[in-house]
This record gives sequence, structure tokens and C-alpha cells, in this order.
Amino acid sequence: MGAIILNGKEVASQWEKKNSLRVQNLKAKGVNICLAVARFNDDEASKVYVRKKVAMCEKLGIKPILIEEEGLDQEKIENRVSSLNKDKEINGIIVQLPLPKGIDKERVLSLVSPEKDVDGLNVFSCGLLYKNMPGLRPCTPSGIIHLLKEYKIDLVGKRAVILGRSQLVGLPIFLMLLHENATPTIVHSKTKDLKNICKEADILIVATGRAKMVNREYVKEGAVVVDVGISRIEGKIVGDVDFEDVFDVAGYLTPVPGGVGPLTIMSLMENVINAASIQAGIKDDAF
Ligand SMILES: NC(=O)C1=CN([C@@H]2O[C@H](COP(=O)(O)OP(=O)(O)OC[C@H]3O[C@@H](n4cnc5c(N)ncnc54)[C@H](OP(=O)(O)O)[C@@H]3O)[C@@H](O)[C@H]2O)C=CC1
Ligand SMILES: Nc1nc(=O)c2c([nH]1)NC[C@@H]1CN(c3ccc(C(=O)N[C@@H](CCC(=O)O)C(=O)O)cc3)C=[N+]21
Repeated sequence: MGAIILNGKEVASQWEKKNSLRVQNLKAKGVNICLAVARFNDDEASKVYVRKKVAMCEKLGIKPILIEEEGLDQEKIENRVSSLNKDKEINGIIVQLPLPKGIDKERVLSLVSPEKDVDGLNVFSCGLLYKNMPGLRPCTPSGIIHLLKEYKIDLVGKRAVILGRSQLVGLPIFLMLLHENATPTIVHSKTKDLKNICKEADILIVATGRAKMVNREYVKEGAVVVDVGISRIEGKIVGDVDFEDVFDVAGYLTPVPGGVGPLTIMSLMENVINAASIQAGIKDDAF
């Protein structure tokens, strides 16, 4: 039999249609949308991802501004972000992570104006999430929630285990699942008895960056398994979950590629559309 595949690529393409309509409707009201994508690192994967973001903007009719400046120091990066904040044309700003070694990430992320923080990573946006107030949410966790809802996976009262506690994925998905009335637990590199905790999960979200670390020994029969990880091994993209090994134990499973990745991009698009409509004082579908 095997698990039901959670087809992120397909869900993202449906979502894309809705977002495309919203962009057209806003255009008809004289609102043009613009996203600034800033890459300050020299990371090869980041180069691919920023291009994916720019390409999706172009597809939807959102104007992308791509900033690719390597070798800047803290002050220069901060000045660059400040100038994007001041630019009236720009509705959303995303600073691609990781930032280069020696750069204070939190200072840079929290410099992004809250109303333009389409990555949902500054302290203000994090505060709104913590308090379960409307706001711009981190893209990957929003994408995961969107995917689970599309497949009508009930979260209420469910035992959710999240492998990884990053600010980008693990911690925000913990809060979002909690707000959906699931019962989440985070496990990380210092957790004792990690495998058995994972095995208790009805919903297992894996975001460690350790290729294929999760095999069937971590998975309860019938569990929903969401694989966030992306690693490149011999030119091939693999997730944190050993897909073949877990396939006939899990009830639902995301593939890599074609799972969470495309939803991350579409969440970003939704965030910038929401940001632009709020800035224009138009409610449309935002929040
Ligand atoms: N598909 C998508 O859209 C996205 C994919 N990614 C991918 O997801 C993965 C995770 O990203 P990110 O959260 O930013 O990564 P980080 O490296 O920031 O965090 C990894 C987390 O996993 C934990 N961890 C690492 N190894 C182990 C282990 N052996 N056992 C238990 N816990 C472990 C770490 O624990 P500790 O805190 O104790 O060190 C840490 O909390 C990466 O592969 C990244 O490329 C990221 C964002 C979006
Ligand atoms: N400020 C910031 N925000 C982020 O959201 C952010 C970031 N920094 N740094 C890096 C991670 C990683 N990330 C991905 C986005 C899309 C795919 C994606 O589109 N993946 C496709 C294709 C993969 C490929 O072809 O390389 C898939 O999984 O099917 C993957 C990973 C966003 N991140």
C-alpha cells in the first residue's frame, strides 16, 4: 500500500492560481506589488533559491528587485536594508539566509520594517506569532500548515513532534501547531531518547538538515511525516527522511523535492501580496 504522498508541488500550483488572481485584482485597483530579494552570502544553494523566488514573482506579475552583493560588512548590509525599507515602491523584503560569517543575523533581520517583513523573522513578527495575532508568518511553517489543511489532516489534539528548533522552521512551526490546537514537542541535538519521542508522533515534522536521518524506526504506523530538509548528495537533492524506508510505515509523506519547498515559495508570494494590500489600505483576503 504505502503512504499517501503529500504533493506540495501540486498544492503550490493550485495556490498559485489564487495568488495570481489576487495580484490581478490589486493591479485593477492601481496597486502594483514589488518584492526585494537580498542575497549577501556567497552560498551556492542560496543563489538557486533567490532565482526561484524572482522567477515566481515574474510569473505572478509581482515586480522583483534582486540585490546580490557579496563581501559587505555589517554596517554596509544594514545600510542596504535601511535603504530598501525607505524605498516606497518596495512592499516586501527578504534577506536570504544564511548571512555571511561574522554578521549579526538578528540585527539585520530585525532592521526590516515590520510591514515589509515578508519572511516573518523580525522580533515584531515573531511576537505576533507568539501571541497568535494576525501578522506576516515565516514562509516554510505557513506552507506546511497550508499543505496539511489542503489534505484535511486534522490537527486538533494530535501529538506533533518537530525535529529541529531553528528560528526559521522548527520554532515557528511549533507555535503554529500549538495555535492549531495540536500538542507539539520539539526535539533537537541534545534530546535524550529522541527516536522514541518521534515514534509517539501522529505528525512528525523533520527539519535538521541531516540527510536521510529519519528511517522507519522513528515513525509510528500511519503517522503524517513532513520532510523539510534539503541536502545535495552527488548532485541529487535528498531530504532528512529516508523516503523509501519510511514509505510503507507512514500514513502520509512529503517527497523531496516537490514537497515543502514549492510551498515555501508560494507562502512568500502570499505574504508579499498581503503586505502590499495592507499597505494600500485594501483588505482583500489579507488576514
Ligand atoms: N524546504 C524548504 O522550504 C526549506 C528547507 N530548509 C532545509 O531544512 C533543513 C533545516 O533547516 P534549518 O531549520 O534552517 O536548520 P538549522 O541548521 O538552523 O537547524 C537544525 C536543527 O536540527 C537540529 N539537529 C541537527 N542535527 C540533529 C540530530 N542529529 N538530532 C537531532 N536534532 C538535530 C539542530 O539542533 P541544535 O539546535 O541542538 O543544534 C537544530 O535545532 C535544512 O536542510 C534546510 O536546507 C530550510 C528552510 C526551508
Ligand atoms: N530568509 C530566508 N528565508 C527562507 O525561506 C530561506 C532562507 N532564508 N534560506 C534557505 C532556506 C531554504 N529555502 C528553500 C526554498 C525553496 C526551496 C525549493 O523550492 N525547493 C524545491 C526545489 C529544490 C531545488 O531544485 O533545489 C523542492 O523542494 O521541490 C527549497 C528551500 C528557503 N529558505
